[in-house]
Amino acid sequence: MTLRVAVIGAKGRIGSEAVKAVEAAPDMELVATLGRGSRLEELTEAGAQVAVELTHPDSVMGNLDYCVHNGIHVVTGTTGWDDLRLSELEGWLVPAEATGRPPLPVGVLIAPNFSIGAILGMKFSQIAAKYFESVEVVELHHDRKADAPSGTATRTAQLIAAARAEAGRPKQQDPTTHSLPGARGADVDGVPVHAVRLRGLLAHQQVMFGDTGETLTIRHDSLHHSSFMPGILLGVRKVVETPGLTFGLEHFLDL
Ligand SMILES: NC(=O)C1=CN([C@@H]2O[C@H](COP(=O)(O)OP(=O)(O)OC[C@H]3O[C@@H](n4cnc5c(N)ncnc54)[C@H](O)[C@@H]3O)[C@@H](O)[C@H]2O)C=CC1
Ligand SMILES: O=C(O)C1=N[C@H](C(=O)O)C[C@H](O)C1
Repeated sequence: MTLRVAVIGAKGRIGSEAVKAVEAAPDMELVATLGRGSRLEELTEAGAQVAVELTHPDSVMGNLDYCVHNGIHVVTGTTGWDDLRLSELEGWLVPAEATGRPPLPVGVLIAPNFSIGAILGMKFSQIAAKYFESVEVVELHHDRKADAPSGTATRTAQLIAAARAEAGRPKQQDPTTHSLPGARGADVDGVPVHAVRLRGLLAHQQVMFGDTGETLTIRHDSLHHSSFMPGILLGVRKVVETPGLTFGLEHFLDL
């Protein structure tokens, strides 16, 4: 069966690459490309089954609202997710029992990162987390990125913090008593996350673990937006058969 796919954010850095990937996929047809100012009704008019949403943290909720309520599955890599947004989205996907309506049979995949290397880096960090006293995350991105820290770094830090807590490790202590604001990075569930923005970079992350007499660094580099395309195409193929919210492409991989 050929999947009818639309791309929202089609002129952006990753969106324009996604347009090419969908066009080249033998089992997909690109039926619509939307940019800022486009009407969301173009999705339904084109008969899109899946929308690949790659826009901006300020735009993603409106786009998902339209798709979910019009029966269009979504694969989104847009950043800016927090508990409030996730619970609002889940409320759309599974309406409260009081409404008497059945859950919408729509699938939504939110992928903090589509690249297999980045997903493995997160998994390896999750495994390492309980064995080391100290951990810091450094993410490095291009100089046009709107959000900091990155969605990937935030997710990585959350996974590390959860793994430490599960192993009974207390939150790590920060001995700093004198510092400039921001010098120790953002605190994500007790894990310091540092964000570098530099022209020439694309998307990079290193997770640094340390304990007595040793360190372990888990580093990943996305050198081109093509690194995200196999993950996006896999997400499109899987989301149509996975109703509800899936957070993280790892759930569609045999990890
Ligand atoms: N999950 C992943 O693997 C990846 C996620 N991203 C994320 O994807 C998002 C986009 O990143 P970039 O392509 O670098 O940004 P970009 O700024 O190059 O592209 C975003 C595009 O979306 C358009 N746009 C904004 N609001 C819109 C709306 N309401 N409707 C339609 N189009 C709209 C903009 O005009 C722009 O063309 C960011 O949140 C970024 O962090 C980026 C790369 C990989
Ligand atoms: O903006 C980007 O470029 C990227 N955004 C995602 C993030 O914030 O984690 C994924 C990847 O790092 C590229």
